[in-house]
Amino acid sequence: MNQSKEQRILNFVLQNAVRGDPCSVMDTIDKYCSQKEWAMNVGNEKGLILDKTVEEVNPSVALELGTYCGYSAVRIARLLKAGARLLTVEFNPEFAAIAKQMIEFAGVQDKVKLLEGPSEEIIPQLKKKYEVDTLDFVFLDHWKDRYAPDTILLQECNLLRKGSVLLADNIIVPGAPEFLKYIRNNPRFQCTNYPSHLEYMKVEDAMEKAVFLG
Ligand SMILES: CCNc1ncnc2c1ncn2[C@@H]1O[C@H](/C=C/CNC(=O)c2cc(-c3ccc(F)cc3)cc(O)c2O)[C@@H](O)[C@H]1O
Ligand SMILES: [Mg+2]
Repeated sequence: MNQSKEQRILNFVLQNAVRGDPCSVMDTIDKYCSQKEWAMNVGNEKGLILDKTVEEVNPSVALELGTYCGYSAVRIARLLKAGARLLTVEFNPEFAAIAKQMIEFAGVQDKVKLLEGPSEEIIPQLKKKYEVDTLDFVFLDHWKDRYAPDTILLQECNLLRKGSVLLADNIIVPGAPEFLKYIRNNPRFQCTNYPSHLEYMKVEDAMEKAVFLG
């Protein structure tokens, strides 16, 4: 049975990146996806916005919605302080298996917990089953029509506190219009837009940061 694109990306990393070196894993994925096969990793340009936001927040507990191949999980985890952790949610078993191997190869597995299942089921379990009090940082990069409902669900589950930071990918392409409408008209969020480009392309894209005001 021929391989999936995601399997080809993982194999390229296993054969070309340096084990235990997160930057080498990120660079190798970026090399493959810019030169051989495009894939929906956040990439290096928007990745720098992600880095700066994670460094600014310096989260103890971070959540990612939409692990895919694990590129942004590696990117976020490499910046976490000792004892901090990233919970990343992925409901496609094939992608979850690939991401798990990617995270382990990068050597960040002690900081990352990959939760396999749909976000709408996992989010209500975070407090009791995964011992989360509140989330310091949330990276939204899953189905774009789920950004708004999941942001509402995070609030309903009391997972946000004053100062919690949400960062959403793909505000322009593919776009998340319902999320933008929701978050920018909501007095409980302070929003900032970060213009950038679609990963590996000259197409415009943007990220949106939303700070929960409590
Ligand atoms: C059902 C909602 N809950 C979910 N719970 C857990 N995991 C979920 C969920 N949704 C989606 N996922 C997973 O997240 C990932 C989905 C990401 C969706 N992302 C995109 O569609 C996307 C698409 C593009 C893009 C841009 C331009 C194009 F021409 C074509 C594609 C660029 C991006 O950066 C993207 O993030 C997959 O791994 C999927 O299995
Ligand atoms: Mg994306």
